[in-house]
Parts: sequence; structure tokens; C-alpha cells
Amino acid sequence: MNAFEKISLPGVKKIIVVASGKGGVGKSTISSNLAVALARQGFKVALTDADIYGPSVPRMFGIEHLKPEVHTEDGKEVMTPVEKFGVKIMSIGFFIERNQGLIWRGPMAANAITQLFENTRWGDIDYMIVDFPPGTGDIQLTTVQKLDLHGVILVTTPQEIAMNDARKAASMFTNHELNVPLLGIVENMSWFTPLQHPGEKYFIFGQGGAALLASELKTTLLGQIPLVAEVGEAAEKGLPVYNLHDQSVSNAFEKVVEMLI
Ligand SMILES: Nc1ncnc2c1ncn2[C@@H]1O[C@H](COP(=O)(O)OP(=O)(O)OP(=O)(O)O)[C@@H](O)[C@H]1O
Repeated sequence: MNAFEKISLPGVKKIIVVASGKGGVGKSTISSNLAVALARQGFKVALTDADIYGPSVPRMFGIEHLKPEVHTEDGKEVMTPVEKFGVKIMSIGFFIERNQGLIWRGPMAANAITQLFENTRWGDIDYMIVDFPPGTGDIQLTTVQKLDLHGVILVTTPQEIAMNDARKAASMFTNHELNVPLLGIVENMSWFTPLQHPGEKYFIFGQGGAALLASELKTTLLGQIPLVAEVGEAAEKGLPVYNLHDQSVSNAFEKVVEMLI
């Protein structure tokens, strides 16, 4: 296959990449819960975890012990995604041992990701969410060149450094060679509300930055997700934010979906 040849995913209507300039800003949390939020709205949803450096989607869905089924179709091996909470999931994490660091060179990793997309029997999908590795390396570049993308969502926290990196990522995706539409920005960890003081918001990482960045990049601020300790705890248990007592987070995801569709 030619390095720049597009991959065709028959049946998949819109592919949305979730990217960030910086690691640890909550990209996998946003991808996973956005996928669940879309499925709850009745859409057919797929989630591809392409984060080779830290594939956390299987853990966030409590399916790290599972492997996609493989069967042969027309002499070719194809995989069936694992389904949970109404989302069809494929992850690079299904194919590496737990806690095993992954040292893949660029072309090898890009090849593995290409296979993940191409050799999976997705069926009819309205939205495919792709959780990208952080930053703007070769893997992101190759994947963007090979897929027909609906657009990219950038995740950032309100810190200056995260937003600077988000700005750099935006310029890679939107440059005239790649030309990926920027669908908007999701600001994560926007404020903290202590359990004992539910009416209060503490903007511990700063305030208003992502809205400014969105207007600078001529895009939309799709939503702001609060920092809630239970979010991390739910992820560890393999549960989406819909299982939390605190509904501010699931409400925030509903708003992102409203803005997106
Ligand atoms: N809104 C939030 N409130 C509380 N904890 C959060 C929130 N968002 C993310 N976290 C926690 O922060 C940590 C990092 O989140 P996550 O793994 O989603 O980030 P990431 O950007 O995908 O990281 P990586 O760079 O490793 O891919 C996780 O432990 C997650 O549970």
C-alpha cells in the first residue's frame, strides 16, 4: 500500500479525532465519555484507541481482560470490536501486555494503527471517535493522511502551557497540507467544586483561557468539564461518568454532544 493511500472504512460516516498538544490533559477521558454520550443519544458509535504510548481506553471501559474476536473473511483476517455501553471499541492496548511499555518506531506503530482501522469489521457507524496519542508526531500525521476525517477536537486544560501546546497541535491539523477541520475545543478540569460546597467553583488552573483560544483559532468552545475526583475513580473501575453521583460532569458531556451534532 502506498504510504499516502487513503484507508476506506465502509459504513463509517464521521470520523472525529480527539487530540491534545500535551499528555495527561484528559484526552482519553473525553474520548471515552464522548463516545458513551453519543451512544446514549441513539447514535451508532465506535471508539478507536490509537494512543500507542498509553492506551487507556480498555481500562476505562473495564474490558482490559478481553480481546477482539478474529475470524477469516474472504481469505483475510478481520476483527470484531469489543462492545460496551453501546460503543464498539478497538484499542492498540488489546494487543500489548498490561504494564508493558511500548517502544515502537514510527513506521511500525503507524502500520499497527492502520491495521487496527482497516482489519476491523465496524458495521454501520454514525460517529467514530479516535483517541490520539498526545502531541503532533509521525503517528498522528500518518493517520490523518490516511483517514478521511470529519474533523478534530482539541482537548486542553486551562493552564497556559497546555494551551500553548494545543495551539501548536491546532496549527498542525489545520495547515494547508492536512486541512483537517477544527471542530472545537473541550476544556477539561475547568474548575473544581468541593463535595462540601456544591455551589462553589474554584478555577484552580486559571479561567477563560480556552474560550480565548477558541476565538483566536476561529473555532468553538464545545464544552468545559469540571475537575471531579470521582471521574478518576470511575475510570479506574471501568465506568463512564454517567455512573457518578455528581451529575455536573455527565451534563457537561451532554452539552458537548449538543454542540457537536
Ligand atoms: N475532569 C476530570 N476530573 C478528575 N480527574 C480527571 C478528569 N479528567 C481526567 N482525569 C484523570 O486524569 C488522568 C489523566 O486523564 P487521561 O488518561 O484521560 O488523560 P490523557 O490526556 O488521555 O493522557 P495521556 O497523555 O496518557 O494519553 C486520569 O487519571 C483521569 O482519570
